[in-house]
Amino acid sequence: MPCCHFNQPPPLSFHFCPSTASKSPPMLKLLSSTSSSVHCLTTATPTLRINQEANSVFYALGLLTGLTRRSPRNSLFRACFCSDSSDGSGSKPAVEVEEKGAESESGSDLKAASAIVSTYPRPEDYLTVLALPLPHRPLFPGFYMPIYVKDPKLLAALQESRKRQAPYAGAFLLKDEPGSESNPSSDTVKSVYDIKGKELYNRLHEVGTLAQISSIQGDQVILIGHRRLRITKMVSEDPLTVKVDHLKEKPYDKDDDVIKATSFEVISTLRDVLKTSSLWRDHVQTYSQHIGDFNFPRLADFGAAISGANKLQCQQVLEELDVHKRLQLTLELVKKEMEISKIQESIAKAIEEKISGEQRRYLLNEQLKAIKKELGLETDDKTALSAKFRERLEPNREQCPPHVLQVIEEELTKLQLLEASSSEFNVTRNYLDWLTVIPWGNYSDENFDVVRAQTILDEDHYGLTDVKERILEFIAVGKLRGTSQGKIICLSGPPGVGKTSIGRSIARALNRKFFRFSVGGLSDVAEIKGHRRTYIGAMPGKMVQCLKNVGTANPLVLIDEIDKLGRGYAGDPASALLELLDPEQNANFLDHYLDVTIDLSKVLFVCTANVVDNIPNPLLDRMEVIAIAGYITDEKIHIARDYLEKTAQEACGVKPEQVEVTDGALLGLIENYCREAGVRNLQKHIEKIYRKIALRLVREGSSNEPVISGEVVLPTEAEAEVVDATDQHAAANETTVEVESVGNSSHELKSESSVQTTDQSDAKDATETEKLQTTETIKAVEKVAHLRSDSGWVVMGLAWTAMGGSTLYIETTLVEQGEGKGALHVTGQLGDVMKESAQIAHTLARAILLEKEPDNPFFANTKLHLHVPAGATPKDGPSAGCTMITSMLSLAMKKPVRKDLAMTGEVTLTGKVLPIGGVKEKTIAGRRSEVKTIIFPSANKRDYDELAPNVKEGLDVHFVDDYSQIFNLAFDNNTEN
Ligand SMILES: Nc1ncnc2c1ncn2[C@@H]1O[C@H](COP(=O)(O)OP(=O)(O)OP(=O)(O)O)[C@@H](O)[C@H]1O
Repeated sequence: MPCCHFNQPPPLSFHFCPSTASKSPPMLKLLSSTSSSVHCLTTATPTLRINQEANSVFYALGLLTGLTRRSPRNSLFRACFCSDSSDGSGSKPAVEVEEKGAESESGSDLKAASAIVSTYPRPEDYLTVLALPLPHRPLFPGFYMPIYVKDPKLLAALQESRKRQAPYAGAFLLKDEPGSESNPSSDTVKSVYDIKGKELYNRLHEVGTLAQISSIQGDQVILIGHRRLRITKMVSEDPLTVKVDHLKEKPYDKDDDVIKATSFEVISTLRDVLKTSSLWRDHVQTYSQHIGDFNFPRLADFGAAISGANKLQCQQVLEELDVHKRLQLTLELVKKEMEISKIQESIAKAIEEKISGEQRRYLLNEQLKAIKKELGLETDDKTALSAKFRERLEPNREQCPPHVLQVIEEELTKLQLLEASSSEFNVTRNYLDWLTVIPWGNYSDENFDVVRAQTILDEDHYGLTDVKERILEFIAVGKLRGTSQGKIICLSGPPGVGKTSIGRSIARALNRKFFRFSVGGLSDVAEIKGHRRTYIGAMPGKMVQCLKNVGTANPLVLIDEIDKLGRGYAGDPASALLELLDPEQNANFLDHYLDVTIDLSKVLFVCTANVVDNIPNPLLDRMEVIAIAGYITDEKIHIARDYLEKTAQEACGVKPEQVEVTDGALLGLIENYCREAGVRNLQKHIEKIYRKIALRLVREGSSNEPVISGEVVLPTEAEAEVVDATDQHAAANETTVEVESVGNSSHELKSESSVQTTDQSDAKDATETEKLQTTETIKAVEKVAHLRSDSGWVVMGLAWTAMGGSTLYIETTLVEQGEGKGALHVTGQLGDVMKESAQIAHTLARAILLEKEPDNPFFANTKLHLHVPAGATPKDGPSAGCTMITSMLSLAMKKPVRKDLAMTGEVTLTGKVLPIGGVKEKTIAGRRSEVKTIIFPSANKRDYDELAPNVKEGLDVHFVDDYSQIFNLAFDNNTEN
C-alpha cells in the first residue's frame, strides 16, 4: 500500500511519511513557512507537509523531506534502480514505493547523462566484486564520487565489467597506514594503487559501498554509491576481488518518536545550514535529482556525506546499521557543520562590512562630487586648479611678460592632460603655483620724499648723520631719475651698530616692502638660484621666495652678513650672488626652478657686512659701501635714552612714568658693561633692567603693599660682558647702586653713580628718602689687568677690529745684555705683517737711538722681548709700527711715555709714517680709554676732519709724516709723568 501519492500540482508539495498530522506540529513549524499553500498529499499517514516554493532553499528542503515529481512510469523505473535500498523498517513497502518514485527520476537523469542504468542483473545479485580503495572518504549510497584508477589492470577489469553489463564494484575506504596519523593524506592517489593483493585487502575497511560505475574516461572513473557491503573473503589478488555480504539497516519502527525527533532535528539543522551555504544547496539539488526521496537511513547518509566530517567519522556512519544511532551520529556532524557555517558567516560578514564601509564612503564621496558638479558648486580637481591659477594671474596678466604667459598657458594645458594621481601632475601643479604667485610687474609706489625719508630715518636711529646723508642722496637721485634702481648699498661696521635696522628704515622711507635673508655660511648655490624641477622636493631660490613673500616686484632686499658667505661645494655662491646683484645681469635673472627670466632690476639690494675686506672682490666692486664705525659713549647714552629704553619699556610692559633711569646709571652701564662699538649689548642690559623692574612691579602689585625691598637692577659682575678685552677701563670702578621704592604707581630708578627707587607711598615725608635697599657694590669687570705700569715701558696703540676700534698696549722688556747680544723676541699671537713691523721698528729704533744718543749701545748689546697683550687674541697689521718703536726707545732711553698718549701709524724703514684705516673707530676707542692726545699719520687728517665734532671733542690730535715728530711728542713733552 503506497503511503503517498500525487495530487495537483505535484511540484509544489511533498509529503514525508509515516506519521499522523496531529503529531507533526514541530516539523510543520520548522519547514512550512508558507503553510497556506501546503497541499496535503496523503490519505493514509500524513505526517509532514512542507510547502515548496520557487525559493531554492525551500525547494531544496522540499526535496530533503522526500517529495518530488513522479509518475507511475518513473516509479517503476526507480524500483529497478534502487529497490533494495530499503530501510528495513516495518513499513518497508511504503518506503520502497517512495524510493522507487524518487529513484525513477534520478535514473532518467542519469540515463540522459551517461546511460549507466542497467536493470539486470540487480545490484543485490553482486556477491563478488572488484574492490576499489578510496583514500579520502567513504562513498555513501546516492552520492557520486570520481576516482582516479592508476592501476591499469584494475582499470581494464572495470572496463570489462562495464562491457559485460555488470557495472558494479565495491568501494572501500582505505585505512591509514599504521603510524601515518600525523599525515593522513600521505597516501597519494598513485601510492594507493601501488598497494596490491593481500596488503590492500588488509588495509581496506570491512564495510563499504556497492558502487555503480557510471562512466570511465581515461583513468577517471565516476562511481555512484548504492548499498552497503561487508567484505567476507578475498577471492583474487590482482585485481583485488572480494566476496561481499549486502547489508541492511536493522529493523526500526518508523513511528518511533525518538527516531522521528532526531530526524526532524537533522532536517532542521540541515535547513539552517542550507540557508547559509550555497555549497550544500548544490549537494541537495544533485542528490535529490538522482536519488530523490529520503527516508530516515537515507537522511542520515545524506547528512553525513555532505558534512565536512573527517573520513573516519563518515566511515562510522557508514558502518552503523542501527538507524537511530546513525541519525544521532549524523546529527552530531551536521550540528558541528552548522557551527562552522555560523563562524564562516560571521567572518564573511565582518569582512564584507569592512569592505562595504570603505566602498560606501567612496561612493558617497563620488556622489557628493557629482552633485556639486551638477549644481555648479564645484568643478573637478583639475578644472578647479586651472581656474585657481588663472584667477591668481588675472590681476597681473597685463604686466606679465609674454614669455612667462606662454609658459603658464603651456603648463595649464599639460595639467589637464595629466593623470591627477601621477607624480608629474604634482610637479606641474607646484610649478604653476610658483609661476602664478610671483607678483609679475606689480610695483609698490615708491616715495622719493626726502623730508619724509629724513624724518623716518631720524625716528628710527640716532646719529649716523653721514649714513643718513648718503641714503638721502640716494633717494634724491632716485627722485630726479624717477627710479632708484642700479645701486647696491653695503652697510659695513661692527655688530650691533644698526646696519640691519637701517636697512629696514630705508625700506620704510622709500615705501618698499622689506625682505631680509642672511647669506652667512651659505654654501649651496641652489639657495640663491633654486633647484632644477627634476629633483624631488625642488624649490625656487631665495629671491623667488622673497617675491612671493612680499607680493611686490620692487622690494628692498637686505642681504645680511655678505662677508660671511660660505664656500660652495657645488658651484660658487658668490658668483650666483653676482648675477643676482649686478644691475647689468639681474634684469634677466634666471632661477633654475622657475626656468623663466625674472626682472630684478627694480629690486633695491642692501647688503651688510662686518668686514668689507672679506667680501669677494667682484661683489664689492658693485657696491657702494657705507661704513658705520660704532658709537661713542655720548651717542650710546642718546640711543639708550631715546630708542632702546622706549622699546624695552614696550617690550616689558613698563610705563615710562613708573621708572626713571638716571644719566649716571646709564653712564655707569655704558662705561663699565657695554663698551663695545655697537649697542646690542647695551640693549640687552637695558632690557634686563626693565625685566627686573617689571618683576618688582608685579610682586608689589600682587602683595599690594608698599615696597619694602628691591633688587639691584644692574647686571651682576658675572653677567657683565665686556667685548673688548684689551680695551678695558683703566681704573677699577666702583658703582654704588641703591634702590628705593617710590610707591606702587610711580617708581623711580635714580642714579648718579647710584640707582635709587624711592617709596613715596610713605606720604609722611616724600622728600625724606628712606633707603630700603642695601647698597650693592658692583665692580667693573677688568679682564685685562691695568697695564700702564709706572715704569712706562708700555705704550698705547690704537687698533681696528671687526668689533670696532680698540686700544692696544705694547710692552717691551729687557731679556739679557752683553756684547753683541742685540736681538728681538716677539710674542702675543702676532701675524706675519705685525712681526715684520716689529723687525722694522727694532731696526729703526736702533737707528734713531744712534742718532739721539750715539754712545748708547743698548740695541747692539741687549736682547729685547716685545709683547702685545692679550696673548689669546690674534693680531696683525702694520699700524702698530710707530707704537713699537716708541716702546723700544722708551726702554732704551729709560724715558717713560705719557699715559694719555695713544698713537697709530705704519712706519717705513726710513721713518716715514704711512696712513692707516679705521680713524673713527680708533678715535672712539681712544676716547673710551681716556686718551687726551692721539697721533695719526698726516694722510689720515682728512678722515679725522670728517668726524663729527662730538667724537673729536676734547682731544689733542697730532698728524705726523715722519717718526721724528712722534719722538718729539712722546719723549720731549713728558714732563707730566
Ligand atoms: N643709531 C641707532 N639708533 C637707535 N637704535 C640703534 C642705533 N643703532 C643700533 N640700534 C639698535 O641696535 C639694535 C641692533 O642693531 P642691528 O641688529 O641693526 O645691528 P647690526 O649692525 O645689523 O648687527 P649685526 O652686524 O650683528 O647684524 C637694533 O635694535 C637697533 O635698533
